[in-house]
Amino acid sequence: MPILEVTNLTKEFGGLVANKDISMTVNEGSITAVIGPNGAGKTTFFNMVTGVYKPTSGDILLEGESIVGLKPDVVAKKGISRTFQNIRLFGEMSVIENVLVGMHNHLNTGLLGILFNLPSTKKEELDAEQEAYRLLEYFDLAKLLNEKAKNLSYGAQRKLEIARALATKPKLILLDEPAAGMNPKETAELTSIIKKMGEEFNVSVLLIEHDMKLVMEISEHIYVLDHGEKIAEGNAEEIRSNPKVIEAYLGSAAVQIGQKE
Ligand SMILES: Nc1ncnc2c1ncn2[C@@H]1O[C@H](COP(=O)(O)OP(=O)(O)OP(=O)(O)O)[C@@H](O)[C@H]1O
Repeated sequence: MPILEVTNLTKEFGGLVANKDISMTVNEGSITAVIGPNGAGKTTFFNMVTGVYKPTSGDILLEGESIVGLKPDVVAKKGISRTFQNIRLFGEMSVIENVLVGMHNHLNTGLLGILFNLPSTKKEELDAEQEAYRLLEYFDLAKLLNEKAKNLSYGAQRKLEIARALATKPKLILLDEPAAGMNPKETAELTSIIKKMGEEFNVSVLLIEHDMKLVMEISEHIYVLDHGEKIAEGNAEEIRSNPKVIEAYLGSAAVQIGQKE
């Protein structure tokens, strides 16, 4: 069953067509990738799915229900969470606080509960802390839980961003270039983290990534965008050998294919 179904999605900025007639499906429990050269329209696509941009036309269904026109916070509450190309952590807050902030989305505690320190608030806080700890353990960040986020290595910050996005208990998580700036060892670790994430946290994954080794290793289905249009889709083998994709993207020097190791 599809968790996400997008049909004929178009986004125009003045005269520029950033996405043209894009249709794609993300199956429940799957890892799906969106690849393509810089400026192809990948982030614009994510921004539409998360409610940041309203599509010019087309539909976006989450579990069969249209989410077009909903504000980003409503989309998040419905179960789509994301990370960004540029890291957006609270640098002065600790690692675990960053995750707890992510959880705030689905905690029931109101302001009164916090002000009067009600027992139900305490219980909820404790549960949240335990859950946050479990997330940090999964990402191998538990030993850094009291460290300020800004003091973490770049690779660890990227992992913390994903942990925070998972803290909202999403049905679908969108990762925008999760391996950007990581060294090969960090990328390899991240690859296996994402691969197992679906089962561990009951989440479907849609990712944008330029590291083709990562993409080909873990994606069940891959969509290729170029100049705002979908030029191909298929599994890793089909995409790797597609002449259109090689010409538009895979043949270019900008693509990382894992030769750094
Ligand atoms: N808010 C905006 N206003 C005007 N043009 C925009 C806006 N957002 C994106 N664009 C344009 O839409 C096109 C697609 O950009 P987008 O950022 O979606 O590409 P991308 O595939 O994510 O690229 P990259 O891999 O570099 O992140 C670009 O030409 C970009 O300049």
